[in-house]
Amino acid sequence: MLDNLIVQKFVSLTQNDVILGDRLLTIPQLVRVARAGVRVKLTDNNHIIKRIKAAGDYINQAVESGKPIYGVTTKFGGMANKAISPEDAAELQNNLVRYHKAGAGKKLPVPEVRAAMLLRMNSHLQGASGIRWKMIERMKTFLNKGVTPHVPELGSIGASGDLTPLAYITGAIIGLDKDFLVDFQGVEMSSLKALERLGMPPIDLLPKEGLAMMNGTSVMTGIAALCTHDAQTLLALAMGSHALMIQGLGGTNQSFHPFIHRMKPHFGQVWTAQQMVNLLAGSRLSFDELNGTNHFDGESLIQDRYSLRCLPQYIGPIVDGIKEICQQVEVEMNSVTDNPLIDINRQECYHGGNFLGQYIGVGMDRLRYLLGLLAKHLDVQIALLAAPEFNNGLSASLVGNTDGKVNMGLKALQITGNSIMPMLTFYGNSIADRFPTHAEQFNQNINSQGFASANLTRNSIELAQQYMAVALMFGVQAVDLRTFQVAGHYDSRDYLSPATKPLYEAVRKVVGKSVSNNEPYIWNDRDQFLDAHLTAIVADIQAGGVIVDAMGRG
Ligand SMILES: O=C(O)/C=C/c1cccc(O)c1
Repeated sequence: MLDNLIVQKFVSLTQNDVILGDRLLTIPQLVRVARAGVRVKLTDNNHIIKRIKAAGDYINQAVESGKPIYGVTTKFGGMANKAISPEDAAELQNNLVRYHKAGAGKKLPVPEVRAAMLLRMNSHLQGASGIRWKMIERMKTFLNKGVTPHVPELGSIGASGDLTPLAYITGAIIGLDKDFLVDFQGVEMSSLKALERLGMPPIDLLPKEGLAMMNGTSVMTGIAALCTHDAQTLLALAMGSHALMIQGLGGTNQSFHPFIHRMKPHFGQVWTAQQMVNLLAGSRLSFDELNGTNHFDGESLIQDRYSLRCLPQYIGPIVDGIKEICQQVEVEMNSVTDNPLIDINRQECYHGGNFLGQYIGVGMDRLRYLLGLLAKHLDVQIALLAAPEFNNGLSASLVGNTDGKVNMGLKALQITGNSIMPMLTFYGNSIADRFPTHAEQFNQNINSQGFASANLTRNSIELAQQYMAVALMFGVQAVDLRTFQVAGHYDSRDYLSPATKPLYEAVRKVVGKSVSNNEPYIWNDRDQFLDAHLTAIVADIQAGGVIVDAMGRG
C-alpha cells in the first residue's frame, strides 16, 4: 500500500532475480532476497567491473609505494598513529577480523544476515572500497546457496559501522577459522566445512579488504530495511482494522471528506483520509455522509469521537514519518559506507566517516516511536468497542451470546492489548541520543547506536504484530455484532465495505472460524481459546499471508 508512495522509479527486474550493481536497490527487492530466497546476480557492466579492479590496484600500488593511508598502512582507530609496513599490510586486515570476533548474545535471524550481505555487496559494487570482485562473488554464492554466517546481536555501537557483526560475515566467507560458524540450509556448521561443500578454498584478505568488509552500516541497514517493510504492512493493517472498527461502531465517513483535508493538506493526512473513504465505500454498517447530511437523532453525538473523526490528522504524521524513514533507509542501502574511500577518476583516497549509522539510529528510533503512536490509537478504538457506554449499542466487551450467563467476550483480549501497547510506547524511547561511549581511546567518541536501535525496532515490530492481531479480532467481532443490529443475522460479508470484506474473510479463515448467519465470530467463551487465534493471526502476518494480501500488501 504505502510502497506506492516510495520512489520506485529505479525498481528493476523480474520477480525472480535481483541484479546488483546497475541500479538502485529497493526495500522490496531486499525483502525478497532476505526472506524469500530470491537469487542474486551481479552486473555484467564492464565499466563497473573495471572500477572495482582499479580501486584494488590503487590500494596495492599505495602499499608498495609506502603511501600513508589510514587502516591500510596504519593501524586502526585510536592506534592510527602507528605505521604498518607493506609486508604486514595484508596480515593487518586478517587480524582485524580476528580481534573483532568479540560479539555477544543471541544470533541474528537468518533473513537479517542475508540482508546485511546483500547490502555489503551493493556498497562494494560502487568501486570506491578497494575490494576484489572475488569477495563480492563469495557473498553472492553464500546468498544463493543458502549459507548464512552466525552473527551475534550485541557488539556494535554503529560508529565505525557494524565492525563486529561484519567481522563474523567476513570471517565466514573467507574461512578465516573453523570457529566462524554458518547456517548451511538450516544445518549449523563451521565455515571451513561450508566452504569445502561450496568448492571454495579459504582465502586471505588483501590490504584494505578487512576494512572494506567491516567498516560499514550494512547490518543495521539490513535490519532497518526489513523493519520498514514490516512497518508499512502494519500501517496497512492498522488502516484496515480501523475501517472494520469504524463499521463496528457505526461511525460516519464524513470526517474523511476530501474538502476538510484540502483545507489542511499535509501529505499523510490527505492520504489517510482518502484511504478511509476508499476503505469504507459501500459499507452498510457505517454512515455514508460525504454529501454533507448526517444522521443526528437527538440522542447520540452529532459527530464521531476524536479517535474516529480525527483519524487522518492523527495517522497523517505516522504516514509521513514512515515514508521519510523508508527513503532514508533506501539511500543508506545504496551508499558506500566504509573508510577511506577511493576516487579512481582522480586517483585519490579520502578519509571520512560514512560508516556512522546516524540515519539508521535516528530513523529506527523514530520508527519505534511511530509504532507506539499507531498502537495507542488502536487501543483507544478497542476501548470504545469494549465499553457499552460508547460502542453505540453493542454488548460489553463484545460478548457474543449475551444469554450465556458466564460469557465475558473479549475482556481478557483487551487486557492483553493493554499489556502490549505500553511496551510499544516505551520502546518508542530513543537510544541514538544516549550514552556517549567514548569508545576505543576516544576515537569513536560519537556514535549512532544504529545497530542497537535497529535491533530494538525488530522487537517493536514483533510486539506490534501481536498487537495488530488483537485489533483485528476486535474488528471482526464488532462488525458481526453490528451486522446483527442492522440485518438481524451475523454474516457481515454483504454488509461490510467491499474493501474490508477480504480482510474480514482472511481473519476468519486464518483462525478457522467459518462465517455463519447464526453466530458471530466469538459466540460462547467455551467455544475457543483466544490465544490460539492470536498465534495464528500473528503467524500469518509475519509470513505475509492472506491477511497481509487482503490489504494489498502481498
Ligand atoms: O577511526 C576509524 O576510521 C576506524 C576505526 C576502527 C576501524 C576498524 C577497527 C577498529 O577497531 C577501529
